[in-house]
Amino acid sequence: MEHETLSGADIQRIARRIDRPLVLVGMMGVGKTTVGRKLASLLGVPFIDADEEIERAAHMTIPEIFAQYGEPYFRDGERRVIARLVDVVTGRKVLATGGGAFVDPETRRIILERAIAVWIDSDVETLVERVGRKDNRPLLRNGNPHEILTRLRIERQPHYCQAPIHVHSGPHPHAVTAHKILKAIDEWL
Ligand SMILES: Nc1ncnc2c1ncn2[C@@H]1O[C@H](COP(=O)(O)OP(=O)(O)O)[C@@H](O)[C@H]1O
Ligand SMILES: O=C(O)C1=C[C@@H](OP(=O)(O)O)[C@@H](O)[C@H](O)C1
Ligand SMILES: [Mg+2]
Repeated sequence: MEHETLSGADIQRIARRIDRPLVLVGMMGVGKTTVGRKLASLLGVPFIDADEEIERAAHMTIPEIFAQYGEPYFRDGERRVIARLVDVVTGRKVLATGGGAFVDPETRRIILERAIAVWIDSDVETLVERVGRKDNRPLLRNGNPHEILTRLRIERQPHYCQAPIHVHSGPHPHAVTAHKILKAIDEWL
């Protein structure tokens, strides 16, 4: 069955085999933050959201960082924060990145070297519906979200597809995507 739920014993078995951080990459609104939190709780490991860490380090929200300093400054901070978070010494955890993080060559290199990257993808209609729930994404403020997401998804696809694990997030609850990720990791390991 495609959406079969894993048993607790299966999840524990998979958890024991994971020895590196799991890093979720993919478009904004696809559900990296929501699915990542669920995945971490299933695995019993810490969850970290890179965007939250950037906001904490800067004492500013992401829209404020973009408005005051611009995107290149945000990307510099994002690169530093992710390099610190994807640290082998601190081991098992789930890290949700912001949608642009994996596009940066240095950030991508660090993630591919030290972590297990999981690309979550959806169709653009689903992304538009999900980003519509919050107005905290500066890249969507100056234009039509459908057009912007369509363009970014095409531009970013060649980078995202370098992640070794790909999971499609369709119109099912976020817990289903978390279980799909665990099954994909189990097959890949
Ligand atoms: N199946 C689903 N998987 C993930 N998120 C979903 C799902 N269905 C609805 N959502 C909603 O879509 C939004 C996804 O946003 P978020 O997790 O912040 O994505 P990202 O971190 O990738 O930008 C949240 O408001 C979440 O509640
Ligand atoms: O795609 C992007 O470039 C961005 C995605 C956002 O994170 P989410 O993917 O969690 O929405 C956040 O990092 C910032 O607004 C930029
Ligand atoms: Mg997020």
